[in-house]
Amino acid sequence: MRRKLAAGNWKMNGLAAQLAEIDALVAACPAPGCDVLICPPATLLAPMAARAAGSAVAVGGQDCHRNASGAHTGEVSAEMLADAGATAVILGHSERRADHDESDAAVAAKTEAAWRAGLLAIVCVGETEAERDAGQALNVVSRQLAGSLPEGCTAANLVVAYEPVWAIGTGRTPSNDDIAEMHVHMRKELTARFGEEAAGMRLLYGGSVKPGNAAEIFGLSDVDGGLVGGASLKAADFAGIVDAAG
Ligand SMILES: O=C(CO)COP(=O)(O)O
Repeated sequence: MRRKLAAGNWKMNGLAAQLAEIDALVAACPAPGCDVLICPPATLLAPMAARAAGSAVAVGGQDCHRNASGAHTGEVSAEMLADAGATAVILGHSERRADHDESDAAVAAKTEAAWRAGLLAIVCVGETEAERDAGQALNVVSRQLAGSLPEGCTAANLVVAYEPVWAIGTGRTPSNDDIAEMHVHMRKELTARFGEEAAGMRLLYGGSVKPGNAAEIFGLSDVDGGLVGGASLKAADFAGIVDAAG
């Protein structure tokens, strides 16, 4: 039985004042029925981890460099994330693939870096609207999985997040049938490559998840929780999503 995961991605949002939301989330989720993770901007990682210490809320990064240290101005390594209290890191988000030209190979290298630092890697995949309209959604995701996942993926070190690019921040979501079809497809692809281990891997859906649609989406075949953007910024909203996953 896979334990569901409710993961929040704050993206480039959050100043110190918003740490109060973590106190509220910790208070609202004393014994959640799923794993709970918030990925704040790097500047808030250490103070957020300190506030969440001893609670059911874990914290994670939103990206990491492939190297552990060195002359890479402006970058943050997986080791630094772990040192700041992170236990997980989001990798290959479509915003990074688009804004920073991250290739599948770059995401695979970052995944190995995350493991080197002992972090859970949450690897994102998902098609654009043009690709879905062209009937290519399953193929695109297959290609991204093949290129972005290194050898050695296990249920303990990998989570895959399916985030259709056109559903992110738009209020639009695929149909339930389309979400289930993609998740079943991903499980099949992962099983072909990683064998029995794939049965335990968590597959998240992301893109306009809200308290009002979370329970329905999390109930679909092979959906093991969500990766949530906008609705993770307010503890009251995210607590509703945690409840839906639990
Ligand atoms: O990109 C996302 C999470 O990584 C989804 O964002 P929204 O939940 O704001 O659509």
